[in-house]
This record gives sequence, C-alpha cells and structure tokens, in this order.
Amino acid sequence: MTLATLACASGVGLFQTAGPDELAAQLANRVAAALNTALAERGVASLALSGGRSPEPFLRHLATLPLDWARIRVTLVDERWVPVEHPDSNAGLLRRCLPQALETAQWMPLYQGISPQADAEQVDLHLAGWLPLDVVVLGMGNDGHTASLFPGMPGLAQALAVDAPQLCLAIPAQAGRAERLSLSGRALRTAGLQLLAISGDDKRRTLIRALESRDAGLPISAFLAPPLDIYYSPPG
Ligand SMILES: O=C(O)[C@H](O)[C@@H](O)[C@H](O)[C@H](O)COP(=O)(O)O
Repeated sequence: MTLATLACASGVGLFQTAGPDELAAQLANRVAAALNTALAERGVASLALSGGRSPEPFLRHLATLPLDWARIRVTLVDERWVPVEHPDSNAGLLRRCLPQALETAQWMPLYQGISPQADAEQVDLHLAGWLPLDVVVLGMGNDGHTASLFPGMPGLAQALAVDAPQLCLAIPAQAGRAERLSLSGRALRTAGLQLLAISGDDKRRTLIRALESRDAGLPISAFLAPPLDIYYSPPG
C-alpha cells in the first residue's frame, strides 16, 4: 500500500512536498504557527527538536520566522554525549542554524558534562515542569530509530511508553555510536503536536514497513498515531 493510504488508515496526517527545501519551509511554518498558538493561549510555548543531518534547512528557515523566543522553552529530543563545540553535537547544530534557541529562548541542553546518567537525571528534574510539550519534531533513521531510541536496545519498550519512568534516558554507546541522551515516550508522545520529518526512499520504505506491521522492533512504530503528522519529501 502507499504511504498516503497507510497514513490515512493510521489517522496520521501526511504532508508530501516536492523536495527537502519545500518540506523545510512547510515544517517551519507549521511549527511557528503551533508555537504562536501556544503563546497566545498560555503566554509560553515549548519545543523539542531533533538533530542529525536532515534538520538543517528546517532549522535555518525557522530562524527567519518572527517568534517571541524569550517566551519559548527549547530543548532537544536527543543528544550525543559531547559538548556543544563537538562536531557531532545537536546543540551545536542548533547554535549554527537556530541561534535564537540557545541565545534568546529558555534553552535546556541535554548534555551537561557530568555523566550521561547524571545529566539524564538533571533533565528529568527540569523537563517535568515543561510537560506536556507543545511541539516535538522527530526525525527517523533508516533502521526506524527516532530520537536516540534504537532497535534492539535494552528496555526499548519501556523507553517508548507514554508512561515511561524517566523523561530522559542515558543511552549506552554501541558499535560506532557514542553515548547519547534521549527523551522517552513520556516526554515525546504526550506532546500536543508531534511532527515526523523524513526525506528519501529508504526512510519512506522503513516508514511504510512500520505503518503496515506496527513492528515493535521499529521504535518509530510507537509514534504512528494521532496527534502525529508526517512531512515527507523525495530526496533532493
Ligand atoms: O541525534 C540524532 O541523530 C537525531 O536526533 C536522530 O534521531 C535523527 O533524527 C535520525 O538519526 C535521522 O538523522 P538524519 O537526519 O541525519 O538522517
């Protein structure tokens, strides 16, 4: 079945664009609109962003939109356990592409430099006061991971649960992958607006497989229900 048919059957929205640049613009406008609605209703808004390679055009577009960042709480859905200066840092990605997030917004880094476990506990304490998050922007790997919740990781089902015991978890290093920090299903799946942004055929095939099979071994499967909206574009 097609992505559109499967998304409709799952009750999730699907926004398909001609390419990654149009996806970036549409996603940025959608996030800004949701943040402005939260600001109008409650005077404060909260946003959790993904890192990796794909979000750069989206982040740079979001940076051009008029938002009252001083009233917006910003964090990450996950982080590699490295300082912001490190080339792999997701906070570093934000600092380059959306400097308002670190300079003007109420910024909550995941990496604090104590230890992965201690940092996760610190985030747990502070993030609790932000819940439910207004907007979460997720990416996905070809293996179906999202945030830093990976297939086969110990405790995956509990980490993905909407009633996960922690809000933030320390993710042990794996072959070729550094230690990370990740928000859990309790932080991510309780958000008012959950957006998944992917581009390319490999990720489209993985998403179709998850929509068809609901395979619990694919972490993204846990998110494929309202209020998720999917933004998809063919490769650039
Ligand atoms: O820290 C990270 O890498 C992200 O938060 C991660 O969950 C990302 O969304 C996927 O790995 C897709 O990454 P790409 O956009 O680089 O394909």
